[in-house]
Amino acid sequence: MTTTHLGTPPPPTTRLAAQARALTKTYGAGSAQVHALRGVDLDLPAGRFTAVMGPSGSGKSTLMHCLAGLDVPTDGAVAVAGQALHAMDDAALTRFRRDQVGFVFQAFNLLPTMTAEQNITLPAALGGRRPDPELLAQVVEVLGLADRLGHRPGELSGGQQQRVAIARALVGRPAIVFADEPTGNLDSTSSAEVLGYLRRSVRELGRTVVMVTHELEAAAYADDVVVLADGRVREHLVAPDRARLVAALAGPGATEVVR
Ligand SMILES: Nc1ncnc2c1ncn2[C@@H]1O[C@H](COP(=O)(O)OP(=O)(O)OP(=O)(O)O)[C@@H](O)[C@H]1O
Repeated sequence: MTTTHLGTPPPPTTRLAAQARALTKTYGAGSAQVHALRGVDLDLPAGRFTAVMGPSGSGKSTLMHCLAGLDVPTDGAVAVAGQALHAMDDAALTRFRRDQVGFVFQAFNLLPTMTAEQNITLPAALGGRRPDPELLAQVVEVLGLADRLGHRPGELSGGQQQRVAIARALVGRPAIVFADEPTGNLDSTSSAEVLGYLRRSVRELGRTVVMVTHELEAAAYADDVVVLADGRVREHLVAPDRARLVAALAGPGATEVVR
């Protein structure tokens, strides 16, 4: 793995949002065995927007699920916000996901009968808590949802629905937000808008966002890009420019340039 410093250097950070060491995930057994992750070492700094890219089957979703405590690694270690996941039993993992992790999926997963505001505050309500009103107001403002709070999902555009889902993920003040192809269901205008808001969440609210994406245009909104290939980290690019990212995705020895 190489680390490349291009473009604007990031501010120095000592805090890590997530860390993986020799992370291995093998599915199945015998001839049906699949090595989804083959020893991933990764440090994800807090307060940055990181995209995870790589070919289909390279292990992006598996990595995200292991970091989020949704899947259990076969071997190796994961720590999020300084907490070691392998030491947790099921109840502790459930609490960890509730308190430390926010999720944004390709399908917005909003409840159709609830208003935007009720959807945003639902996870807290289910946990018997009220979200911090100041944080709620700040998140709503940063995501441009102030005049949409009383609307139901059916009365919102796709981009607005995804912004509600992002607000829901942020309002619990998670240590890290995982976004799995968050613009996969959106047209290019709404995608640009949602990606811009995700970036604002990092810049203005100081959150940490990790986004799996296939799209170069989406990755361009991120600060850093982790490129996976065949279950390993091929490169962890810090603030790459487009040419560097394209070269990393094409891989060593590639003769064709990805456009
Ligand atoms: N539950 C599972 N059982 C068996 N094999 C699995 C399972 N989940 C993933 N795999 C395999 O592990 C490998 C990595 O899958 P993963 O979904 O992490 O890749 P990906 O990079 O996210 O792919 P894509 O871009 O197509 O979503 C693939 O070969 C996949 O078929």
